[in-house]
Amino acid sequence: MHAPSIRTEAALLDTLSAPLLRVVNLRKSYATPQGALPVLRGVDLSLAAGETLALMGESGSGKSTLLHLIGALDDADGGEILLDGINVTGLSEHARAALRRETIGVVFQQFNLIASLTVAENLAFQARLAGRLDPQWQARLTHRLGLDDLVSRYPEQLSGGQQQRVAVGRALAARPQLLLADEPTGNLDEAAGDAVLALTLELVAETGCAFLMVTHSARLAALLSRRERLVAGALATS
Ligand SMILES: Nc1ncnc2c1ncn2[C@@H]1O[C@H](COP(=O)(O)OP(=O)(O)OP(=O)(O)O)[C@@H](O)[C@H]1O
Repeated sequence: MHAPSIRTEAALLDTLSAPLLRVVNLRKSYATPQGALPVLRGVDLSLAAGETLALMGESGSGKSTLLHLIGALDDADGGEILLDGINVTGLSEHARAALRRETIGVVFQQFNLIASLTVAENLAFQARLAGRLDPQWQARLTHRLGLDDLVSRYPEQLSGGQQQRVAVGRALAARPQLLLADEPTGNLDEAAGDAVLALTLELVAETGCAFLMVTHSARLAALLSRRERLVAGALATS
């Protein structure tokens, strides 16, 4: 057997120290009746596994747009998004769907649970799609999220806070490398929102995934390890 060359070792070390997510000079405009509206004008961002980042900025500054691009839910006009070494911007729709299933978890402000499925079925949904159904992990998540007595209920029979805890569990049941959340507490009162975020941060730390959360709340942003602000289409550390 040959000893690995210095070049190979260097490449390996590079991979090991590379951030999970790297966004380079990302650009996005929307077509409007008044002409192109440039929203992202060259966004650069790195996020390591285990890091938690709050994305802030004024209403309309492009936070959801950036989150959707990183989540492979929309196309950029230019720049790159590298997720675990894969260039998301260059992927086919088929490959992007696989990435959304297997690598990324998303939690939305509106919960987005499947109304016809029970809590237990909602929790299993994404993990099943990702081919990572793990009954032990799901049971642990159910317990940690305080959902043990609610597994047979349907979403409409839950409070907002309970629904969002199911949404967090559904995303984490698939063991994503990156969890994205777009104002996950925006529809909840302060106590319910704080409880959801505290549980999310505990479980994110336990799984070691990276977490990127859009929020308007400086108070909630302070609970995460880093904060960035979108200003005039680019990021400024705040
Ligand atoms: N599909 C679209 N077509 C045209 N313009 C859009 C579209 N989606 C978003 N925009 C515009 O792009 C800008 C950024 O929107 P985005 O939703 O990303 O902002 P945001 O920072 O998340 O705002 P908020 O904090 O209010 O949720 C806004 O001016 C918005 O009106």
